[in-house]
Amino acid sequence: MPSATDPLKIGTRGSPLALAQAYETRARLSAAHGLPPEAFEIVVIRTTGDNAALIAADQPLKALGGKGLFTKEIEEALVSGAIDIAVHSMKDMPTAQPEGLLLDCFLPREDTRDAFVSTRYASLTDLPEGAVVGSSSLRRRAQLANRRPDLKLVEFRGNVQTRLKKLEDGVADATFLAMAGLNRLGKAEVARSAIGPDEMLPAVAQGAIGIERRAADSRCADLLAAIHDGPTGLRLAAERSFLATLDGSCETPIAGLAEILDDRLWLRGEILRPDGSEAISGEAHGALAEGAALGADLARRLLAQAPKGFFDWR
Ligand SMILES: NCc1[nH]cc(CCC(=O)O)c1CC(=O)O
Repeated sequence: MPSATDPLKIGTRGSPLALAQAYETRARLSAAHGLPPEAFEIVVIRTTGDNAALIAADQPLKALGGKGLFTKEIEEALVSGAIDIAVHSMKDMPTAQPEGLLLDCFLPREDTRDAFVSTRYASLTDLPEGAVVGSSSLRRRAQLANRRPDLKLVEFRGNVQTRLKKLEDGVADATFLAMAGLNRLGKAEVARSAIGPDEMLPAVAQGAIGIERRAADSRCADLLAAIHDGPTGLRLAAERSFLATLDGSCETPIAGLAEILDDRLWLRGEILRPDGSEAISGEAHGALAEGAALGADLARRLLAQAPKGFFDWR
């Protein structure tokens, strides 16, 4: 068992949201095992994605290195033994982990919806024709362009405070953030309204925290088993299989959400052209334990409907 003199090292990025997620993980671990918080040490790791100079350029993340932008250095620290476990926003995680690492512990999922954020308007439908929306998320941009081709899209990046300041400065009339992030930061009031999945299906794994470890580390396996949330794991299996089969990542115009209904999985998915000119969506139902097959099947079904050239962004 970890102790104050031999603490378990929890690796995380240093952003306010990442830290909140690491503290939540520590609180759950210490409660589940009756250990003092000092038995867990939070180790902040700087990733390429945290490079302020790159991010400030308001470039699409895809241009900055794509997959693994926020995870590479953290996974290296896991492999080297500098940390014992790593806490991640599952939305940002590539669908496959490096050799020797395992991602099979998930905390109970937060709100999966996107939040509509604006100083002037209450909801997406309230936005007048031609309004300016800030977002750097390929998925949100494509969905918005698809639903509301009249809106003007601008790149928008930064933490919650930065984005709110930009709204106040009139850089955009509205933006979108994950409800989960706002809730975890204690900033739920920032959301003017929540956007339901029928209006805009969220990103795969949105609102879920995953904890990664070395596959061979049985001590961590036991410690993490006590805080794993089964239903979240089953839902993510379906969503991430959907994404993996589409060869997507967190920065592709793909949306997916699995829910549990009457003890069965209900998976909805959507793929879009980046400019929003076309969207293909579908759903599938299956047994709780068959998420991986369900996700792959739905992905193949949507791919089969996609005209040639649909995936030019890949
Ligand atoms: N890509 C950034 C990112 N990764 C996870 C979250 C929010 C928390 C979550 O979805 O779990 C966010 C910010 C956002 O989309 O507003």
